[in-house]
Amino acid sequence: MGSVSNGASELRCGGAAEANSDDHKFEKKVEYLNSKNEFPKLAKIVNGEYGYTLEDVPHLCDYIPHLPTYTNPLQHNLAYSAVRQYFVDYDDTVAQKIVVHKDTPRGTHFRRAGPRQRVYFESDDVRACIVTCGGLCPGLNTVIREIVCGLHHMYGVKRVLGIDGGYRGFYAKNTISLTPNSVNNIHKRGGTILGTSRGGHDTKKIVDSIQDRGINQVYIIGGDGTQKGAAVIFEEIRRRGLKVAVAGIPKTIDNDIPVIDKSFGFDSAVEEAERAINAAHVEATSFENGIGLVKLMGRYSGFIAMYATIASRDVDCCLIPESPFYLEGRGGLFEYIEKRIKENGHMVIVIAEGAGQELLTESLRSANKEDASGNKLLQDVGLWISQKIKDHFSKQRKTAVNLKYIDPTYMIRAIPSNASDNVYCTLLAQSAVHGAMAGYTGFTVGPVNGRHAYIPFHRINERQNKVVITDRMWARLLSSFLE
Ligand SMILES: Nc1ncnc2c1ncn2[C@@H]1O[C@H](COP(=O)(O)OP(=O)(O)OP(=O)(O)O)[C@@H](O)[C@H]1O
Ligand SMILES: O=P(O)(O)OC[C@H]1O[C@](O)(CO)[C@@H](O)[C@@H]1O
Ligand SMILES: [Mg+2]
Repeated sequence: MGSVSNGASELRCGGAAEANSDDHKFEKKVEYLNSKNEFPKLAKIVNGEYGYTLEDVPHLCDYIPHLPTYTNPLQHNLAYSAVRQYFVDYDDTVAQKIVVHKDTPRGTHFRRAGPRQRVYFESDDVRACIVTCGGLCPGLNTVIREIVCGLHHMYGVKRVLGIDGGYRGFYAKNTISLTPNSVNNIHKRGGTILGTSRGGHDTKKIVDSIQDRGINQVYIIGGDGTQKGAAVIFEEIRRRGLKVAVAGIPKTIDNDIPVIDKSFGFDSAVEEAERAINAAHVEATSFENGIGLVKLMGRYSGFIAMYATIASRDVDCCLIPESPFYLEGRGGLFEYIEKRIKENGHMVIVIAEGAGQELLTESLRSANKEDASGNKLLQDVGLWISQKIKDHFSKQRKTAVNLKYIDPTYMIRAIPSNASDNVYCTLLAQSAVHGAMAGYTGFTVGPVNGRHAYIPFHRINERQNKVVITDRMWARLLSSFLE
């Protein structure tokens, strides 16, 4: 069996109970980075042949030795019995980079998500909880539903608690009992039945509450801030030596979580954004020199604006935070609008809420205000730019424009998830449940090149996913304006 070394002591390796010496085709070397003596942040790196690296996730038996294991109850589940290879092999990993050359190293891998032969919890002993934090996103209720149903139907877990209103609900509110019956229809509704909030992350109080309530599986659904919060909760749980699995399910319509292919609810949000763009197009084409302007969400990342623009084919200009722009002079926005109006008689502009903020703050001299979670509060770029365009063209007197501003920002995130997001949410929830039951902890679950994987928190939290304007996707968008 493999061993984990933190420089000070030898501990059993996570998932070791199902591994035997033949299981490892690669050289096995597990290290803790940041290896100070006092509970360093876990980074389990396994190096293999030909430049293979596994960035593994923590396991309960990394810090609690000699944990008993149990047969996975799924072994006796009729629905899954026909699946030829239902259980995930201990060595299965998912490659981060899928395009490779003959001589390139095999690169970074993550542990494959899915059910294991042996589990670290007995069904009757599990007391799980679910919390949703941050902004709304289509699919939150589907994930809640599928965690409750997955635990119940696959693992026979009966006790699942909902935490009311985000992180602060752990210590400031009563819990909500969740059963397959109570969550049966919630995937058809937008929002989160548990409520959500920003701010209120008090690690000590949260972990005290987890300990006091006897909770041993914590499912945390939320965006980048939430996953950072989940990482500190995990660290504190590990410091206290508790047998509590912490699983993160990434949520954000902004699609700004790195490593994973995309976040749930993003497709649904783009679809809804399309409806606003259609309306803007209808308005723009119905009036002389019509301009339809749509503001979409995306604080630091312009993914919704970019995908909705590419999908629509009616958009002439897409402004996102990653691509700075200016208004006046050669190559400026006003010049482009004049040209487009002259050529087509109308135009549609999509702007992400985080675009051009540097222009705005300068002109409005706003203070750097933050929300309860420490996110920068943005000025309304949509209203600002509408006024600027109107002022410019009325001053100029050559072209009178008819501008219609549509702000569907909250509408696109408050809808229920579409069919494909519902399926995606189901897979995410089930992967999280399988991981926690198998004793993995301190992980976020998500698809990497189409395969669900367990990703260590630090990889999710080290950066934000942004539109790369030197990539092909942005070029596709630009080329659509030339058609
Ligand atoms: N660095 C951090 N450490 C601990 N907790 C954090 C941290 N950042 C944010 N949180 C907590 O996570 C929760 C959600 O954070 P935030 O409001 O930023 O939303 P989010 O999860 O990023 O979702 P989204 O941005 O998609 O709406 C809040 O309760 C906040 O207190
Ligand atoms: O108004 P709220 O609830 O703080 O949420 C606004 C933010 O939430 C998000 O939808 C998700 O982070 C952002 O796009 C947006 O800036
Ligand atoms: Mg965020």
